[in-house]
Amino acid sequence: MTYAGKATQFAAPSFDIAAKYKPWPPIDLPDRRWPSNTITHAPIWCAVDLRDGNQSLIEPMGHERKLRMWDTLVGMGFKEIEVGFPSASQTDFDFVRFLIDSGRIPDGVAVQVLTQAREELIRRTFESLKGVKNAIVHLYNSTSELQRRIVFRQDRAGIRDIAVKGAELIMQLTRELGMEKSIRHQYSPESFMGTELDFSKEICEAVMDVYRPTPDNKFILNLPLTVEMATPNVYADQIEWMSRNVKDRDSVIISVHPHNDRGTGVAATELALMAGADRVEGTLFGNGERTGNVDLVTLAGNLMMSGIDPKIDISDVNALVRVAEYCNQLPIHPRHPYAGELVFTAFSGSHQDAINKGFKAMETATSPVWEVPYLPIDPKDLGRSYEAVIRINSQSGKGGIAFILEKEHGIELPRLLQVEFSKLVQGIADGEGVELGADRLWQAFTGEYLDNGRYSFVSHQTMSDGGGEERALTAHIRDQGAEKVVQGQGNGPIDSFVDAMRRESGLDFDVANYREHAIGSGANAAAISYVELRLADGSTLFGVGIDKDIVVSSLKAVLSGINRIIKRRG
Ligand SMILES: CC(=O)SCCNC(=O)CCNC(=O)[C@H](O)C(C)(C)COP(=O)(O)OP(=O)(O)OC[C@H]1O[C@@H](n2cnc3c(N)ncnc32)[C@H](O)[C@@H]1OP(=O)(O)O
Ligand SMILES: CC(C)C(=O)C(=O)O
Repeated sequence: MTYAGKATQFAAPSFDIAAKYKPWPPIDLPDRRWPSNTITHAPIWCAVDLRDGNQSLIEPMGHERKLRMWDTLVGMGFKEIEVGFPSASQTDFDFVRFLIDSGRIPDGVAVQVLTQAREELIRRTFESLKGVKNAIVHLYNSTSELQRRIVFRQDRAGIRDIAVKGAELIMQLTRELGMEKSIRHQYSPESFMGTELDFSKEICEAVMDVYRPTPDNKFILNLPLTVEMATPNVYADQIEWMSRNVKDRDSVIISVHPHNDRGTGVAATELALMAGADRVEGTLFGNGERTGNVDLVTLAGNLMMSGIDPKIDISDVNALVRVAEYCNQLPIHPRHPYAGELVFTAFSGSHQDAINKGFKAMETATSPVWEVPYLPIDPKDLGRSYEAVIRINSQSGKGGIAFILEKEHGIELPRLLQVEFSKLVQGIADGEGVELGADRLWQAFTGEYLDNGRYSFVSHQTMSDGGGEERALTAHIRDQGAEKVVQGQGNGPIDSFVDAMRRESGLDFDVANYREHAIGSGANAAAISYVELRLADGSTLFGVGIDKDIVVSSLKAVLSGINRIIKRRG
C-alpha cells in the first residue's frame, strides 16, 4: 500500500464538548469495598449469543447457524444459555421448540428466554416453553430516567407497574401450567446504569415481592450495563450498592450484563465481580449490540491467567473463532485478546529475544509457574501453537530468528552467528518489505552458509603421526566445479584443512572458534558445525557445515567460511 497524499490537518472541534457531554457523577459509596477485593472463583456464566448477539447481526442466524452455536456453547460447558426472544420472531420460537422437542437440552443446562413485560409477548413465550425441563424466563423493562422520559413517557410508578404486571402474569402462567419446578425467573431493569439507585432497588424489590424468592429458590436479578456510559468503577459502585442494599440478598443471584460502548466492558465486568456480582451474561468474543456484549472468552482467559479455573472450556480457541465467525458472519480482529491471529506473535526483536529466553528457561524450570516475558499466558492452554509465536520482519532481531531456526530445523546458532545472520535477514526484510516465513528464513540461511560459493567439499583422508594424532590431511574439493586435491598439516583435521586451504585460496585466516552439535535423530541424525574464521584485519565471520560425519561437517564449515570471505571481497 502506498500513500501519496498530503498530511491531514486536524481542526479543533466546532462545538463545545463540555456543554454537550457530561462527566458521570460519582456514586455516593464512601466505604466502597470492591477495590480491596479480588476475584477468587468463576462466576455463573450465561451465554447470550443466541439472543443479544443474534439481535445485533446484519443477518440474524437461521436454524443451522443457531444450532451450531448452541452445540458449541453446550460443549464449552455453559449451564445457562439465552436461546432467543421467542415472542419476537418465528425463527426464535421454532428454535426453542426444536431444542425442547428434539431432546437437545442436556440435563443440567437451562435455556433462557427473554420477554418484554407485555401480555401477548409473555403468553407467546410460555407457549414456546411447553414441555421444557429447565428454563429461565427473563423479563425486562427499561428503567433509566432517560428512557422513562423519552421512550415510555411514564413516571417511576408507571414503569414499576409495567414490571410488576409482567412479573404477575409470568407467575400466574408458571402456576397454571404447573411449571414451578421447571422454570426459574429473572428480571432486568434494563438501562440500569442510567437508573437512580434508589429506584433500581425499589423496582427490583417490587418484582421480588411477586416472585417471592428464597435461598433455595433464588431469583436472578440482572443489572445490565445496557449502554456503557462511565468508567468501570462507577458500574462497580452501582453493583456493590445494590448487593449491599437490596433486600433478601441471600435469595438473589446478582447478575451483570455488560456492554462495551467505551471499550471497557471486560474491566467493568471484572470490577462488578469484585463488587459482589455472582453471574455474568455475555457472548463469545463480545459480539452484540453496537460495540458488543462483554466477551466471555476474554473473561475466561483472564481468570485462567489469574490461576482460577474458568469452568468453561476455552482450550481450543481457534475452533471457537471458527464457530463465532461462521455463526455471526463477522470477523474476529487479529489483535483480539487470546483469539486474534497475531496475539501470540512477536515481530519486534527485543520481544522475540525475551520470549526465546523465556521458553528456554521454562524447559529447565523446577516451578510450574508460567514465566515467559511478553506472553502472559501459555498459548498451548488455548490450543494455540508455539510455532506461531515468533514471526520475522524488518523489526525482528537475532532472538526471534534463532528461535525459528531452532524450532523448525533444530539448529542452535552460536550467539555471534545469530548477530551476523540477523543483519542479513534484516537487510532482506527491509528490501522485500514483507514478513519472512520460516521457509524464506531457511532459504536465506542455506543460501548464505551452505552450498554457498566457489569451493565445495568432495572427500578427505587423514594420516596420523603414529602416536594416534591426525597431523596431516588430504582433501578432494571442487573449485568452481573442477576437482582439486589439497594437502595440509596441523593439529587435527580442522587445523590441517585450514593449512591446506590457506595455501589453496591465498587467504590469510585462522579459526577463532568452533562449535558443533547434533541435529535430527536416528537415521536422519547429522552434525552441524560452526567455525568462526578470523581474518588478518581482525574481523571475523562464520562458516557452517552439515554432514552425517562430524569431521566432514567441520571441513564443510571451513569451506563455507572461505566462500563467504571470497564473496565479501567481491
Ligand atoms: C437492551 C436489549 O437488548 S432489550 C431486547 C431488545 N431486543 C429486541 O427488541 C429484538 C426483538 N424485538 C422485536 O422483534 C420487537 O421489538 C417485538 C416483536 C418484541 C415488539 O415489536 P413491536 O411491538 O412491533 O414494536 P416495538 O418493539 O417498537 O414496541 C415498542 C413498544 O413496546 C414498549 N416496550 C418496549 N420495551 C418494553 C418492555 N420491556 N416492556 C413493556 N413494554 C415495552 C414501548 O414502550 C413501545 O410502546 P408504544 O408502542 O406504546 O410506544
Ligand atoms: C435485556 C437486557 C438484559 C439487555 O439485553 C441489555 O440491557 O443489554
